[in-house]
Amino acid sequence: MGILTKHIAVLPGDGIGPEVCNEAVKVLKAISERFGHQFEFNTKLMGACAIDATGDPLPEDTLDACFDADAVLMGAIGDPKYDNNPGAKVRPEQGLLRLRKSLGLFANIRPVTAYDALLEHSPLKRDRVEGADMLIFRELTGGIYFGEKGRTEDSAYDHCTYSREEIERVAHLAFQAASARTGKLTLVDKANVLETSRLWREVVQEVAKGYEQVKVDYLFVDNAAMQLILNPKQFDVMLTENMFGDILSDEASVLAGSLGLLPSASVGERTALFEPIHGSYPQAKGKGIANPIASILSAAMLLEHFGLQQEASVVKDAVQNAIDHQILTPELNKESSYTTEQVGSYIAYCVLEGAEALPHKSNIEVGLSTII
Ligand SMILES: NC(=O)C1=CN([C@@H]2O[C@H](COP(=O)(O)OP(=O)(O)OC[C@H]3O[C@@H](n4cnc5c(N)ncnc54)[C@H](O)[C@@H]3O)[C@@H](O)[C@H]2O)C=CC1
Ligand SMILES: CC(C)CC(=O)C(=O)O
Ligand SMILES: [Mg+2]
Repeated sequence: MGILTKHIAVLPGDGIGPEVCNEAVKVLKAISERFGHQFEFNTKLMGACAIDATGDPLPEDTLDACFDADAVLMGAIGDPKYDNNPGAKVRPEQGLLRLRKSLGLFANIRPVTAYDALLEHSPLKRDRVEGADMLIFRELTGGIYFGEKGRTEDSAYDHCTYSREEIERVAHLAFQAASARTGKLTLVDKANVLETSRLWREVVQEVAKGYEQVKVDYLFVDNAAMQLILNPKQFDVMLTENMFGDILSDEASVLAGSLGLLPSASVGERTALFEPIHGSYPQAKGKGIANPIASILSAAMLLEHFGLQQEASVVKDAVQNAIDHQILTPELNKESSYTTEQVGSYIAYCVLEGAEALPHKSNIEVGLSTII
């Protein structure tokens, strides 16, 4: 792959979103410095900050910038002033859902890796978790989050609907991923109760006929939630609908060590979007304690999307180096922790110099204070 010029729309959002997004941009700048690519960043408002500025959580100007970009890098959105006000007519989350729908981002891919160096502090038993590595395919533009909603004084409803086509398109992507991995796919649903889940099973059984090399398992979501903690190594590719995938992936982050470690890629019909799976963690805003790794690994997924496999590997190696040397935010290392900015700088320095440059203490200190 030669030198590339790419336009990236950046939506930092609310809470810790801008802090973690900043570190991901820092790492992308280190990649462009080392490999010569031109990344042009176009930063726009989305979420509560956009409501404050314009009244709209997804202003037209932001959506246009996303349509025009080669990729979108997002932080996180959400603010307690809306979470604690059930009657609010406009909400930050509406902006995110509208963005996903407008870009046709029907597949959200969330890789989960148990990091060996973090298992010492894990609340889970080492022998259960060691080596766990899975890919969650969450359907992202259908289901209960997008169905008709309604409210009377004393009742409320959220409709869950899925079409055959919505299931088929995400299922094909999940089966392709399973074919390229260990050849195992688990469909998670609630087909004993939900009509939508029965349609999911029917469609997935049909799609499976085209992928004879893939072994398919079916699990009810309540059981899957338990199996994820009890026996996570049984999973390779997990395919599921929108809300189940949202919930199970937060749960799966315990296998990795923190919600601040899990990245995601959302792909579909138009520009792809890359964001950590976590939210705006408002309690941490401005404290420098948010883990930027989920955001940085989302940037690595963005590089893969551009076909820059080597560059993505350099970022992942740099993250691995930070984890191995315990250059971590406080939720992962209470005794001796680093700030969001230091972790990002260290990883950016590893990207620039090569991960192997850093094991010596003096280099670590230079890395922690590198500003790109
Ligand atoms: N994609 C998005 O922008 C999302 C937005 N949200 C919004 O975020 C706001 C807060 O929601 P919560 O339920 O509190 O979820 P959250 O994901 O923001 O935080 C939950 C907990 O996870 C941990 N955590 C999250 N990110 C972390 C990081 N980078 N480093 C270290 N620890 C981290 C913290 O312990 C935190 O209390 C809400 O307004 C919600 O709607 C929630 C999820 C996704
Ligand atoms: C607004 C929510 C649907 C966001 C969320 O929790 C997620 O995408 O993980
Ligand atoms: Mg979520």
